Amino acid sequence: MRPTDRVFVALDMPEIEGAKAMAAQVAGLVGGVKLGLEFFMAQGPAGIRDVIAAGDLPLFLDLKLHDIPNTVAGAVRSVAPLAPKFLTIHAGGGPAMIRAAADAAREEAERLGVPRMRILAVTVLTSLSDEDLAAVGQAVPAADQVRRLAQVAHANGADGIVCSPAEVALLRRDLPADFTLMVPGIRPTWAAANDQKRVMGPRDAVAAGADHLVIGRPITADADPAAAARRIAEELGA
Ligand SMILES: O=C(O)c1cc(=O)[nH]c(=O)n1[C@@H]1O[C@H](COP(=O)(O)O)[C@@H](O)[C@H]1O
Repeated sequence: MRPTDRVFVALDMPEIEGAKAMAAQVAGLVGGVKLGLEFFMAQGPAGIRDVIAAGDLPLFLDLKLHDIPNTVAGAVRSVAPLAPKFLTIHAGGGPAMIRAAADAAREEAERLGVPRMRILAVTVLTSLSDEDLAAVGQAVPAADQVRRLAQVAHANGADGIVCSPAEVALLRRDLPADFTLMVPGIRPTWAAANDQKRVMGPRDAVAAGADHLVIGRPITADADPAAAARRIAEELGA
């Protein structure tokens, strides 16, 4: 994989023109775009199609689905025509929900004749600390909870997980090489942490075993997003 292919830029914004302009600025410097809840709630599937058609970059659709298995399977079928490369669900939805998402992704891709989306299970959000976990009744270190959820995700047909860079090295030892580790919470030394708590620089995250890096504000909030994306690509060895 080329260093630039590792990076998915998070287009966390509500407007189509803004998302398209940002995608155009970083094209060639990143491997794909991530469109998530902020954009999807405002623009829906039609907006997603619009951005993708304009930029021709692989799509990571980050909807973090979390519901009963039947409902999640239906949601997966509903977004299958968008043919995202990756789609997120929450690992905390449990074994049957993860299995339902993976089965729906496979079956619907076959039915529609489109490439199968890869299901990524979000483990413990990178904005949560051990204290935050304790506050919601999960009084175990974040790394232990991530490891547990990663095993559940793998055992039930997910193609990979989303985790913080802090857990990557540990997980890489347990999981097969083709199980995708998608890693947000990436902060170059020159960028602000914002609301992220379990963070690491891009080069260190890849060295630890991350397959892909999700990077939003260090690129999109920079006065010169293309320069920021180029700087990150260079840090990754491009
Ligand atoms: O699923 C995700 O992508 C995700 C999971 C997670 O645990 N933490 C996390 O930050 N993300 C997403 O990754 C992106 C990070 O953006 P920045 O903090 O601006 O780099 C956001 O779009 C988040 O929604």
